[in-house]
Amino acid sequence: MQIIVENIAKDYGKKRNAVHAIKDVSLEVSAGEFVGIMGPSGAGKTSLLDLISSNERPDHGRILIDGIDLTKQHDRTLAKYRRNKMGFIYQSFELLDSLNVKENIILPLVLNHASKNLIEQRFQHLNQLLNISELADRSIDDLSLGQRQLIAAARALINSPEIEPTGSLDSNSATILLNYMQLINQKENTTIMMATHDAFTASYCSRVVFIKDGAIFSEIVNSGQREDFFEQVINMQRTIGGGSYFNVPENN
Ligand SMILES: Nc1ncnc2c1ncn2[C@@H]1O[C@H](COP(=O)(O)OP(=O)(O)OP(=O)(O)O)[C@@H](O)[C@H]1O
Repeated sequence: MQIIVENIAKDYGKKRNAVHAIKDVSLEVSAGEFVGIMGPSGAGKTSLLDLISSNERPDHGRILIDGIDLTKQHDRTLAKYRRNKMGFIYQSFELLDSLNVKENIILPLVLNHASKNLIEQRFQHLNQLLNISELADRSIDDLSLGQRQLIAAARALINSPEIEPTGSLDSNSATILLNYMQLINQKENTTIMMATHDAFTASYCSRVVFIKDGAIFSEIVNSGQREDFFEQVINMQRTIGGGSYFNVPENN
């Protein structure tokens, strides 16, 4: 999936109280890239991902996904697009206790009325990729935290979609999950965009885009040495500074 963001802007609230969450952002993400979005608290990371995932509509600009202009689509088309093309990993994982592991993983396909054959095929593929077949019949309650993250990742990936993990993970589980994400990114050519505050997490990305005050500040590309890239990310975080932790509307 190729993502082209052209001059998008997004305000929240009205007039004097408006927050200019995204001011003017243009960005290109090629199919198969693993892009980290970093920046101080309130910089606009979540807003940017909300716009790309079509949870929000931009006030200006265009977002092209594989050449299709999201801003021109109806809500119903966007909902379908989100279900089919996007995967999300949230901090709480949102796994359903009433379903077992396999049922949780295949849920997006079941909701989409996919055929039994397709469901089985995708499920077996993920089993192989993530090495989770022995967990299939287990109940969610019996899983460790790391295993829950893995299952949440598998569910997010069952459509072979894009991933947006949000929230912080404990470092051990994060490492496991990041390794899987990197593996899937490389093996499946899945496009991944991930917002994070954490330089270690970001060091798994192929590129990190830094945003500040709703605009792109800079970006760095991973040359392949994760330790070096980690240092570069830390340095850029220092350069960009802590930013505003409190939201003061402009033009007040
Ligand atoms: N629904 C909303 N209504 C009003 N303001 C909002 C809304 N969503 C985000 N904002 C504001 O837009 C700005 C950007 O927020 P956003 O959540 O995108 O930042 P972020 O970089 O993800 O921050 P953090 O790292 O703290 O999660 C902030 O000033 C935030 O308060």
